[in-house]
Amino acid sequence: MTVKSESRTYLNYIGGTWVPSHTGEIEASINPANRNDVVGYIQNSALPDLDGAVQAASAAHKAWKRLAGSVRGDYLYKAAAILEKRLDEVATAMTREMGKTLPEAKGETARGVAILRYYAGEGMRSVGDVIPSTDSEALMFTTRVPLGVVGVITPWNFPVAIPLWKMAPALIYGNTVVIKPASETGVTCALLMECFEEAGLPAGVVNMVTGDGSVIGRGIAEHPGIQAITFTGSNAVGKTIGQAALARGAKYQLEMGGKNPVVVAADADLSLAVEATISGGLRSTGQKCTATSRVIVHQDVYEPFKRLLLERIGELKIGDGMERNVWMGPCANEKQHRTVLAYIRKGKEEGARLLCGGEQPQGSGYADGYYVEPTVFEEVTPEMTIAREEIFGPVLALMKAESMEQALALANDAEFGLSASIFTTNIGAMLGFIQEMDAGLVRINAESAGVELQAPFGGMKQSSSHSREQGRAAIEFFTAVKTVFVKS
Ligand SMILES: NC(=O)C1=CN([C@@H]2O[C@H](COP(=O)(O)OP(=O)(O)OC[C@H]3O[C@@H](n4cnc5c(N)ncnc54)[C@H](O)[C@@H]3O)[C@@H](O)[C@H]2O)C=CC1
Ligand SMILES: O=C(O)CCC(=O)C(=O)O
Repeated sequence: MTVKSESRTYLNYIGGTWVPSHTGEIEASINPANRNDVVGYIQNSALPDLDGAVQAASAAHKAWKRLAGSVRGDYLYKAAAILEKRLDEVATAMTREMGKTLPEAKGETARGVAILRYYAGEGMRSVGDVIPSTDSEALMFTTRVPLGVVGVITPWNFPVAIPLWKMAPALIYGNTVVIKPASETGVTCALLMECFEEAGLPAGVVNMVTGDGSVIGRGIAEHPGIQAITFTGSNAVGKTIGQAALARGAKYQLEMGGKNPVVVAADADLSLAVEATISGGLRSTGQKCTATSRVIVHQDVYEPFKRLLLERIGELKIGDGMERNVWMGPCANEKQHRTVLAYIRKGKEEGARLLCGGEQPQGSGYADGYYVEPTVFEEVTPEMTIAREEIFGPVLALMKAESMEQALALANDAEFGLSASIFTTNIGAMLGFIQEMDAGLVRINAESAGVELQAPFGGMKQSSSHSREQGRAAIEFFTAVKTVFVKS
């Protein structure tokens, strides 16, 4: 049992200063690889703290939106350089707070740097069109204006990438921000705020308030001083945020769950499909909204695929993500650990056949962490809970298909529609999948997870509020279009 001694207390970041919560309460951010390791303490805030942050963001908005886009971009370039310099420190905090392996955390932090740079460049790109007017002497064009104060509510699974892919576009288009990160990763978010502070962003342009989702998150959804809310997290919470925002006429954007399928056709490159299933399903301990969850395999290659999959999974090393050679870390927190184990129990009770895993691994290195073995079920039928609900853990459900038509029907038989992939060498099967698959991300011969920051990201069906994040698509959410008609 190693317990780190330095446990810094992180304050809220409001109006350019670090301030304690009015409550005087703090809460520990725990390392899921070793629950005795306190990564840091964050503020357990109350509504007056949120009010202060919204006031600071409102006060800063007028001057921020008047800056040239290129000037706002310069601040983001500076923040990117600082984050890059502090990459190891931020990645280490991430691994200790939520358990993903250090190489994954470093990769995500580098992605955060790239996101900041991408949106910094947006400050120099066009924001509208000239539209021919029916009046030949008039000039008609569109421009875009910021929304005001944007509330950002983020989960723990991508503690750098998700906050940045929401905050960077919000900022570059002239909005100011109040962020409430998941408490599990409040320390990592505080480090991001330090990068913005060091970059010299004017006071109040970015603000962070940590605390309970049902208090601060809900407070953001209901706050009259917040004009738009962008959220990533569970379906249940997302829906309540959407309802609260709609009720008061605020703009909202929700990115929620997935139940992502991979289809393996009879002509697939099986070793490629196996590697992608493992990476897509088990990296980050399956805690990605894009994670592969259902594996639908053509009956002709089912047995060799299964054999290879189990063989490769048997080689994966589970442990503390800070340790070299560890491939998969723990679940991010106690609640998630309980949830995953409950889904595994449900799978067994409902008659799925457990092929491997299913337990907390045994041994002294695992006793204090929230570990779950990589788990594979077969004989999973579409009505079983593990085929329908998002598990957010290292659990794969194998389903056998007699034909590609049946495989596609199974793939589409879900209330979510975020990401889906197919492994095939047949161009007709690829095109059919692209056409027929109800998912916001369709991937051919590639794993279901993994998004590129310059491309639109979002889901169909229950996976999102039907908007798109990232890339140039972000401009649609973070700005309003103004149509201008000019006549001399
Ligand atoms: N789409 C995704 O990337 C994610 C999906 N999830 C799903 O959600 C499940 C539960 O994970 P949680 O951490 O409990 O997710 P969650 O949806 O409760 O938390 C996400 C964010 O919302 C905040 N929040 C919680 N209750 C709120 C409320 N009433 N109003 C406003 N904000 C609120 C949280 O504090 C956090 O910042 C996971 O098992 C997984 O299935 C979780 C995290 C990310
Ligand atoms: O797959 C990715 O890189 C992003 C996944 C994601 O957005 C999420 O899990 O919330």
